[in-house]
Amino acid sequence: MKPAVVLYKRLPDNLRERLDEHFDVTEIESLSGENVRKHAGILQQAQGAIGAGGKFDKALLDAMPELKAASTISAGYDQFDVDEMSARGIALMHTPNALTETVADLLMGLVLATARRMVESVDRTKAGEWRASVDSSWFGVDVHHKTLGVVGMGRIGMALAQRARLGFSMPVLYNARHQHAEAESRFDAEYCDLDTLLARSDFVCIILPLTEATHHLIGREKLAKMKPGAILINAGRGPVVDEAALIEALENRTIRGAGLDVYEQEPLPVDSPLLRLPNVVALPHVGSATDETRYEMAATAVDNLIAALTGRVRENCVNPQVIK
Ligand SMILES: NC(=O)C1=CN([C@@H]2O[C@H](COP(=O)(O)OP(=O)(O)OC[C@H]3O[C@@H](n4cnc5c(N)ncnc54)[C@H](OP(=O)(O)O)[C@@H]3O)[C@@H](O)[C@H]2O)C=CC1
Ligand SMILES: O=CC(=O)O
Repeated sequence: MKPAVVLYKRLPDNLRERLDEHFDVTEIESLSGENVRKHAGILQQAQGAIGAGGKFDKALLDAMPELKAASTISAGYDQFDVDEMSARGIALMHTPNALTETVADLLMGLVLATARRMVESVDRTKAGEWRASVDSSWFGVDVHHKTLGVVGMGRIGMALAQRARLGFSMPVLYNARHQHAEAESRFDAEYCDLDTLLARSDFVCIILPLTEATHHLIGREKLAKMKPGAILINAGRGPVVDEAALIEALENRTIRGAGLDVYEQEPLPVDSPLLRLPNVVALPHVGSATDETRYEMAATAVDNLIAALTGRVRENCVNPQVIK
């Protein structure tokens, strides 16, 4: 008998077929509370789970007593209680390498769009405001040769540093838990404590995971350390930045602007002040959202689940200690 697997996100047909070859798959729409109650019998039997967006807390794990592996179609895994999963011997698989370059492209895009006020300019052009050659009310600021501070020099941070240093001749500062010799030798990146990075950067790009240590890492006090006229970019996780403090800094113009892909609450409520601030470029969490990368992530997640449930894990496991 094939292992029972719950699929909670629609897959391209060929990947669904690959999953079906190995498992007895039941697809459900999502892991919302309502769906968890509705599909209790299916979850009770499932040995594997694959999808994106579910919150794997103790309550859900209790509802899935046979679970041996979960495969998330994402790099981040803050929605999983990893300690609890490890204690129960459940492997957690993720898709970090599939999206690195694509997310770095988007980060660089947010730097450019925010500095050059692209969204505002498009809006004004569409509103018929371009009636003569533009005056200084349309001007942005340069990106090339400005200082970029990367907070989180992991896979994506490195790919961003490459773009900034080699493509835009930007001096790169960085902060992480450890120093990264490769970033220093390839991109002349300079390790700084966070306060120094904030004080010296023209662009502060946050690409951190959400953990207890990073929650609200950037609050009122840290925002006050940024250069006047600097721009904050966040594509890591929303709660790394205290959003109320960010809104205050943007309204008071103590920083020039923000480029955001992630928020404390997602989807971002339509009445969020962030959506009415002209100096904010607000994207709907699309860091990895290209045809190629979303396919690659889904394919990787399918392979990850097959590897985890057949005992052949070689990579992409968050808690490899549970693999026997
Ligand atoms: N917007 C989007 O669509 C996407 C967002 N993401 C988010 O980006 C995050 C990063 O991805 P990725 O680069 O692949 O992850 P990595 O694990 O490769 O890198 C994480 C980096 O964060 C650093 N870090 C972790 N905790 C701290 C801390 N407390 N203080 C300072 N630095 C810290 C690490 O430091 P060190 O190197 O010293 O260990 C590392 O440099 C993901 O966890 C996810 O949340 C990912 C993909 C898409
Ligand atoms: O935010 C997206 C991810 O893959 O993590």
